[in-house]
Amino acid sequence: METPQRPPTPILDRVGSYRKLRELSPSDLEALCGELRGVIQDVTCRNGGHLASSLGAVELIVSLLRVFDPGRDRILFDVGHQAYAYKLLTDRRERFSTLRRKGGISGFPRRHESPFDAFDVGHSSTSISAALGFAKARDLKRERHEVVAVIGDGALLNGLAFEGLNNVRSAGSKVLIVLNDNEMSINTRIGGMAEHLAKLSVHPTYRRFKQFIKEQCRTLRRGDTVEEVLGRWKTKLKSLLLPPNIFEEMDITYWGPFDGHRLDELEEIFGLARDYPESLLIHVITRKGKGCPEAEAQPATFHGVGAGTVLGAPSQKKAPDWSRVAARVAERLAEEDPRVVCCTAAMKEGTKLQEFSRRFPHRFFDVGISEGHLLTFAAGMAAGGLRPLVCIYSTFLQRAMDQWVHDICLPGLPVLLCVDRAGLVGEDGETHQGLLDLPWGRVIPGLTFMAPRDQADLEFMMRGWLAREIPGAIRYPRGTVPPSLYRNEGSPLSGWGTPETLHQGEETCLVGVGSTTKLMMDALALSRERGETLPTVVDARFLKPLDETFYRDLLRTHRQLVVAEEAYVSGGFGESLAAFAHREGSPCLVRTLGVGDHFVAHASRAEQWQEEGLTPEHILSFLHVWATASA
Ligand SMILES: Cc1ncc(C[n+]2csc(CCOP(=O)(O)OP(=O)(O)O)c2C)c(N)n1
Ligand SMILES: CC(=O)[C@@H](O)[C@H](O)COP(=O)(O)O
Ligand SMILES: [Mg+2]
Repeated sequence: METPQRPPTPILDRVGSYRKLRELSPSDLEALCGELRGVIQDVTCRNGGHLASSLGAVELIVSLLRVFDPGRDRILFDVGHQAYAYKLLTDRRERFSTLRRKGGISGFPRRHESPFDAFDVGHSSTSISAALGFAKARDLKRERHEVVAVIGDGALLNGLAFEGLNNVRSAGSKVLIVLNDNEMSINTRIGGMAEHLAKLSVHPTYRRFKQFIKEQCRTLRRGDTVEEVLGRWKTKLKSLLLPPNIFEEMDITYWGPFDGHRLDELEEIFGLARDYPESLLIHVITRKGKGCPEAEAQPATFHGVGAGTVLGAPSQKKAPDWSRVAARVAERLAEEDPRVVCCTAAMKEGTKLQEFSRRFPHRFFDVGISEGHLLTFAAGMAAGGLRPLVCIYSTFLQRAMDQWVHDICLPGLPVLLCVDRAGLVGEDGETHQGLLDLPWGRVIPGLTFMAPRDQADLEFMMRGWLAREIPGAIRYPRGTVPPSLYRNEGSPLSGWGTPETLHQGEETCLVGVGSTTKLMMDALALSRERGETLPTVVDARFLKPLDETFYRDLLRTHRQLVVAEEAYVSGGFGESLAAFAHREGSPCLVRTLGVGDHFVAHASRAEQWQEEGLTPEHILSFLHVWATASA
C-alpha cells in the first residue's frame, strides 16, 4: 500500500510556533488552521487518537494563542483530547509525529512534557476547579496573568464541573471559562443542562449583546469602577428580558454564544475578556470534526480513531472484543429477565451498548459524564427491584469509589459492574490505565469480584450474578476475547466461586487472573519446551470472596505460588493470597507479578505488558529464583 503524503504546511513552517501568530494576516491565519487540521488528521490516522474533538478546536486554540501568552497565562484544557493544535503551536511540532507512541509525546497535556501544559488531564471536568486553584495561587502571590479553562459541553455536565462553577463567585479570583460547545459528548450530549445550552445557543438576544459587551469594556478602560460597570451590566440584562441563564443565576457573567470557527470574532471576544476584571463564561459554538467530511458526518465514530485509519475506507470486520461480548450477554439477559437494565456514563460506544440501547430503549440509560451519579442511580434502581448492569471503564470507576462502597456494597444491592478496560490500556497512557479497580475493589466487604478468561466464563459469571442477590463486579481488559480457552468440548464450566486448575504440576503453582491466565499457560508451554519441572496452573476466576478451601490445599501442596495480574501489585490479588498464606501459617512463598508502584505511560498494550514484566520468560525466572534460593 502507498504511504500517504505528508500534508504541505508552508505557513506552519514559517511561523513555527505561537510566538509569531500575531504577525499573520487574516487569510494566512485561515490557511494555517487548514494546515493544522491536515497535520492533525495525518498523524492521528497514522498513530490513532482523538480526531474529531481536536479538529473542532483549531480556531479556538489559534485565537487563544493570539490573545494569551501560554508562557505566562495559564491555559487549561478539560480532558485534553482536543488540544492537538495547542501541542503543535507550543513547541511540539517536531515531535508531533510521535503522538501516543512509546517514548513520544502524550495524547493529553502533561506538565512534564512541556512548560506550556499547565495541568495534567485525561479524565474530564477538572478544568474549572484547577483554574480556580491557579487563580487563587496567582492572587495570593500577587502575580498578574490570566487563567483560562477550556471545557467542552459534555464535560460541563459533570458534577465536578458544577462544584467548580459553584465556587467561582465565592472564590473571588478571576478565571475565564471558555465553553466549547459542539453539542456532543462522545455521543450526542444529553440531559437538562444540554437542553439549556441548546436554548442559549440559539437565542438571538445574546448575539446582539456583543455590542453592549464592547461598550462596557471601553467604559471600563476609561476609568469606571468595576462596581459601576457590573451595576450597568445587571440593569442591561434585566432590560433585555433575556431567557433564564444558569450561569448568570450563579452570578457568573455569561458572554455568548459566539461562532467558534470565526477567528476575528473569537480574537475580539478573548481580547475583551482578558481586559475584563471579573470571571466570565464565554460560550463558543464549534463543530466536532470540523474540516474532515467523515468526522463531521459521524463525530461519535471519529471521536477516537485507531492507528492505521484510512478515512473513507470501509470499516474492517474485527474479532469480538470483551465490551461487545459483555454487551451481547447483557442483551440475552434482558430478553430473559424484564428486571435487567443497562447503564453507562457517556461511554455507550466504548462499551458497545449501541445495540442494547436500540433494542431496549426504555431499559438503557446513558447519564452523561457522571460516574458517581451512575452508580448511585444504579443502586436506586436495584433497591427498587431492577437488576442494573453498569458498564464502566476501570479508570472512570475511580470517580465513583464512594458510591461503589457506600451505595452499592454496604446495603448489599444487586448491581453488577462490568469493569471494562481493566488493565493496561495502551496509547491513552497514565490517566486511562485500569489498574486500581482490583486493589480498591478487593477490600470492599460484600462484593463478589470476578475475572473471566474467555467468553464462556464471562457469560457464566454474568448469569451467576443475576441468579443471586449480590453486589458484583467483573473485570475484563481492552481487546479481543477468545470464545473458549483451555476447555474440553462439552465439559461443564467450573462452579460459582471456585478457581479452576488448568494443569496439575508440582512445586510451583502459577495463578492467572483473567487476562493473565493465558500468560500462565504460555509460561507452562515454555517450561515444557525447556524440559523443566512443570508447574501447576490455576485460573483464579473469583478474586473475592476467596475460596479458602481451594487455596489452603494449594498452599499445602506447593512450595511457591506465582500470581500475575493486570493491575497494581500493591494491594492486589497476589497480596490477598499472601495474607491468607500468612494467616494460615503456611511456609509456601507467594510472589506477584503485575504493575509496580508507578504510573504507566503511553505505548502499545503489548509494549506495556513487556515493560511490566508480564512475559512467560519473566514468570519462569521467578521459578528459577526460588529454585536457586532453596538449593
Ligand atoms: C471522568 C471521565 N469520564 C469519561 C471520559 C471519557 N470521555 C472523554 S472525552 C468525552 C466526551 C467529552 O465531551 P466534551 O467535553 O463535550 O468534548 P468534545 O469531545 O465534544 O470536544 C468522554 C465521555 C473521561 N475522559 N473522563
Ligand atoms: C478521551 C477519553 O477519555 C476517551 O475518548 C478514551 O480515550 C476512550 O478510550 P477507548 O479508545 O479505550 O474507548
Ligand atoms: Mg462537546
